[in-house]
Amino acid sequence: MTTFTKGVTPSTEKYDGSSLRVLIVHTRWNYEIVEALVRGATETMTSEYNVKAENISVQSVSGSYELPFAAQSLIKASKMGTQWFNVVICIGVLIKGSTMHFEYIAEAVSQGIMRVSLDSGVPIVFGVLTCLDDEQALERAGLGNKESKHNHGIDWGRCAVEMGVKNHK
Ligand SMILES: O=c1[nH]c(NC[C@H](O)[C@H](O)[C@H](O)CO)c([N+](=O)[O-])c(=O)[nH]1
Repeated sequence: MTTFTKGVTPSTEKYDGSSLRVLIVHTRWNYEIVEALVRGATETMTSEYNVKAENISVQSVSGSYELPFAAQSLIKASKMGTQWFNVVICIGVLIKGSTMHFEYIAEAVSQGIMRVSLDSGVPIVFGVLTCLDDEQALERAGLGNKESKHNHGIDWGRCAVEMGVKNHK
């Protein structure tokens, strides 16, 4: 059986993030999991790519459904000022319940984030976990009990620096 590297292979480029301005918008739903993802992204950007902590703005919203609007309004507000963002990371955790709520939110949020990114010209990293149970969410924030646990926030931080540097005008 052929084996392959599951998940993203980091770029070999040594991106310099020292002049990047990053916005992280995260939810307060499933907060302990979200907090671990935010930490993974932030620590990766500062330690691996020299992004300055003072250049990372962090804002929170109630739930994932609010992420696209918050990203849109914060990008718009920043463009009015001198400091606008090179890249945005939207972070949330959706966990399937016993109704269809999960499906509707997941679809709306992914479409909404893509639309805001293309309309604004600012890359937005899709950092919303869409999990079928608690264990899946914990694992993907590096908090589970399984060996396979991995904090996806790390991948999102790397992706943000790559997209931010490429978008840096
Ligand atoms: O971020 C989440 N929001 C959730 N719902 C709230 C939603 O995102 C909005 O905040 C709410 O509908 C108000 O607009 C979730 N669930 O319902 O399960 C969830 O798992 N994660």
